[in-house]
Amino acid sequence: MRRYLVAGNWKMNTTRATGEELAGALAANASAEEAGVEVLVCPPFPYVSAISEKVSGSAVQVGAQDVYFEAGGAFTGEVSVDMLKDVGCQYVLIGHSERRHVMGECDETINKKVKAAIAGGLKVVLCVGELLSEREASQTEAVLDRQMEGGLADISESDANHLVIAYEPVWAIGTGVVATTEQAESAHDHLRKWVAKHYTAAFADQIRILYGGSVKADNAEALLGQPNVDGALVGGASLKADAFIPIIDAARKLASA
Ligand SMILES: O=C[C@H](O)COP(=O)(O)O
Repeated sequence: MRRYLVAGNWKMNTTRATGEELAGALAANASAEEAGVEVLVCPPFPYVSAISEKVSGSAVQVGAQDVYFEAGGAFTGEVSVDMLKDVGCQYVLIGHSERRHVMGECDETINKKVKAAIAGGLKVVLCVGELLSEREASQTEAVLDRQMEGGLADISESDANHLVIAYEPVWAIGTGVVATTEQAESAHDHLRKWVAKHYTAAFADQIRILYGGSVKADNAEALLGQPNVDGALVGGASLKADAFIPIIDAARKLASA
C-alpha cells in the first residue's frame, strides 16, 4: 500500500517567527513516525534551517521549493542540492507551476534539476499540470505527457524511485476552484499509466501521485480517498496549523481504514 504524503508548500509566505510557530505546532502533532502518513513542509529558503531545527526529533520532514542543477560556482541567487541537504532538506519541489509560468522554467531545466537532486540524494516532488485554456482545449493529457516526458527524460527506474509526482491543475492553484474528485482521479490514473508505460507496471503501482490545487480540510478526504490520489501538495491551507492538521488527519483516517 502506498503511504500518503501530505506536503505544505509555504511559497513566499511566513516570517521566521510565524514559520517557527507553525512548524512547532506541526511537530507536536506529528511527534512520532506514522505507518500510513508522511508529513512534509517546504518553507522559503531563508527559513529552511530554522524550520529544520524546529521539527527535529518529530516526524515532520523538510523540503525546499526549488534547487539549481549545478553543484556550485557563479550562479547568483541559486542554491545547490548539497546546500539544501546541509540545512536539513530531505525533499525538493521541482517544476511547480509558479516556477514554470511565472519564472519561465522549461522542461529541459526541470529535467536537469530532477537529475541533480536525485543524484545528490534528495527526494523530488515533480509538479505537473495544465492551464485552464489547455483543459478547455482537451489538451490535459497531452500537456501531462509532455511535462512527464520532458521532466523525466533519461531518468532510470531506480532513480525514479526517489520521485513523487504532484498533479496540480494550474486553474485550481490558489483559486478556491478545486478539481472534482473525477477530474483529479482521471488525471492521476493517466499519470500512473504513463509511468507504467515508460517504466514498469510494478513501479507505477508504487509511485505516489499527490493532488494540489485548493486542497482544504473540507475537500481533503474526498480527494485523498480516490484510488490514485496518494496525498496532497497544499499551498494556502498549509500556512495555519488549524487548517493543515485536518488535512493530515484526513490522510490518517483513510490510512487506518
Ligand atoms: O504547491 C501548492 C499548490 O500550488 C497549491 O496551492 P493552493 O493550495 O494554495 O491552491
